[in-house]
Amino acid sequence: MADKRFYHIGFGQNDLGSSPPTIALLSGDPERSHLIAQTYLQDVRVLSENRGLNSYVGYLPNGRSILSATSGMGAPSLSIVVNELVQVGIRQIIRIGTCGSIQPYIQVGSVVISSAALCRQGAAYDIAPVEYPAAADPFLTVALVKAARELKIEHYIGITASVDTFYEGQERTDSANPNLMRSLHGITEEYRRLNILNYEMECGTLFKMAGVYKFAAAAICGVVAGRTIGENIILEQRNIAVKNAIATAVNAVAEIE
Ligand SMILES: O=P(O)(O)O[C@H]1O[C@H](CO)[C@@H](O)[C@H]1O
Ligand SMILES: O=c1cc[nH]c(=O)[nH]1
Repeated sequence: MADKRFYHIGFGQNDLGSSPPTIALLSGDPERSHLIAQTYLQDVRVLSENRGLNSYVGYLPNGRSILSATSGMGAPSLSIVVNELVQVGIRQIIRIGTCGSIQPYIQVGSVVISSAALCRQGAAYDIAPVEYPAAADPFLTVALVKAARELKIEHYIGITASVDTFYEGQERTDSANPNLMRSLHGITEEYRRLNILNYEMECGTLFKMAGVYKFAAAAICGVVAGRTIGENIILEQRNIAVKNAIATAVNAVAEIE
């Protein structure tokens, strides 16, 4: 089993070295996983770049071994990666993502730490009943909040809407689809009134998987779109939002047991 190399992530337990990591920082974007490894980890080794699911292992200055891995976009891809990461021994996962804010007071460039998710995701139906809670691990979440406070990064804590599509599911009309279904018209305003903070596409399924598989999961997303203003990604502030999310997560894992 230990010498098994997993088909999608492209590595196995034996590739993780003599002090294998039990914690993973999981990014949607392979460039982000690379940036984390390059900027924050020492003695980094590339584990795999299979299918763009890039994974790196390295050490924090305090000697803690960390995996920086890639989920790809959306819950189906994330579910495959997370299943295989758990099989190689990962027990704590922090998603470092990007998101669109749906509350007027949450500015682009800040970060959202998800306490739970409204999970409108098809992949999650294969894992648990629809009513199954999608809740973040409280200890990892508090560690993220503490780190954001210490770094003085503008942060918000609350419920995230995790959906399967970037365009239709997030009520974007500036897209190739000329027909946004009636059921989706007004959904963002409804979520806003339900005190949901943001849209993204993975953490609902991640949190349900954590409950079922018995690992700990949390999520922090840099805000790259302000959906009370428009539909577009604000490129000028995207890098700062991502940097803020990464710095918070790395500082949090340095303090986690
Ligand atoms: O930046 P990542 O982590 O990919 O997260 C967000 O960005 C993608 C859409 O642009 C989706 O995966 C969404 O959840
Ligand atoms: O608006 C956004 C921005 C990033 N990711 C999303 O899923 N939505």
